[in-house]
Amino acid sequence: MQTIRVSYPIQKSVQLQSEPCVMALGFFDGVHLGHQEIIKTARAEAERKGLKLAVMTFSPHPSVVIKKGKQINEYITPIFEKEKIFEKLRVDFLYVVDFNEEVARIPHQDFVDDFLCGLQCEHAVAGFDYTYGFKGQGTMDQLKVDAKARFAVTVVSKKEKNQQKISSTLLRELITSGRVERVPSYLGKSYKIEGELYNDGNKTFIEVVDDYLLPCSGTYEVSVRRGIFHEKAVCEVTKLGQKRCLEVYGLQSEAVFTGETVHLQWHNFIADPQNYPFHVQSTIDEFEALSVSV
Ligand SMILES: Cc1cc2nc3c(=O)[nH]c(=O)nc-3n(C[C@H](O)[C@H](O)[C@H](O)COP(=O)(O)O)c2cc1C
Ligand SMILES: Nc1ncnc2c1ncn2[C@@H]1O[C@H](COP(=O)(O)OP(=O)(O)O)[C@@H](O)[C@H]1O
Repeated sequence: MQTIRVSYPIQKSVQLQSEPCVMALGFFDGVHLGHQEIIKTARAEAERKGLKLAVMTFSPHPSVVIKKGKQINEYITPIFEKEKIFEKLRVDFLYVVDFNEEVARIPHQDFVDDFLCGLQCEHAVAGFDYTYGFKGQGTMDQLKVDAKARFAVTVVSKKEKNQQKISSTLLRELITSGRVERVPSYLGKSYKIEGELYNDGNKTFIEVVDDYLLPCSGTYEVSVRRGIFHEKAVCEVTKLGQKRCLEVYGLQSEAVFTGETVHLQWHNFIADPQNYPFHVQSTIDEFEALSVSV
């Protein structure tokens, strides 16, 4: 898979590198089960038509630039993590558009002409609620109009679980409120982050790489994979202002090497910072009912 940064106007070199493709559209934070459906659908079309499979995403999240509603600057899957997942899903081209104020002002028709047709999109695939262009005025119905018969459009219908739209918003709420045990039913697996281990001679910590979203303060049952070792452990999350600290207990195997790369999977909430073994929230059903759903 090739990852290609795209700016506006699109660089000539990027246009020359492009190949006729089926293009999946979206931000794709988490690459959850709904997102996977988009990629699977696009993959099937690419195979059927003998085209490359491309994904077009943005960096940073448009909310950071548009400054409307909650700004998303911590991710379930930072861009390097998305790259690994898309690679596994057999994506050929990952286009990462530098989202800035100028891009935010592009009218929907121009976005289609410049970014989709400009990168040889022959078939666009996105979910029912995908929007694009200035003020998000481009919808999936509009995309069919803006395509002007130059490419086909497939709209993927809403994928739900427990009567909820599977969404990165829901996953963010589950993670940041510590309900990590509920994540696999929407993500398809436990929430996982990458970091580096270090030991101050007494305690072992994980320093997270990049801009990961972290669970709220508390103690969690986790598993830690480093090299050939894969073991259960306990992780205590504390946040002091902006500073995030992850202390790990119970690693059995061998000495801990400072700087060693680790993957930490979040399985269960054990206790809050006061050692209280329950969530502050009521039941998860009530909690999920409160979540934003479309
Ligand atoms: C070229 C382009 C311009 C956009 N301009 C705006 C905008 O002016 N206002 C807005 O609210 N969203 C704008 N968006 C954002 C999208 O409509 C959409 O909200 C965004 O991709 C995030 O999707 P999500 O909220 O489903 O994660 C733009 C998107 C694109 C691709
Ligand atoms: N549950 C879902 N069912 C169908 N399509 C979805 C679902 N969630 C997201 N999509 C689609 O996946 C792409 C990426 O969406 P994005 O806005 O990044 O996800 P989310 O809505 O989870 O924040 C878009 O084309 C969107 O319409």
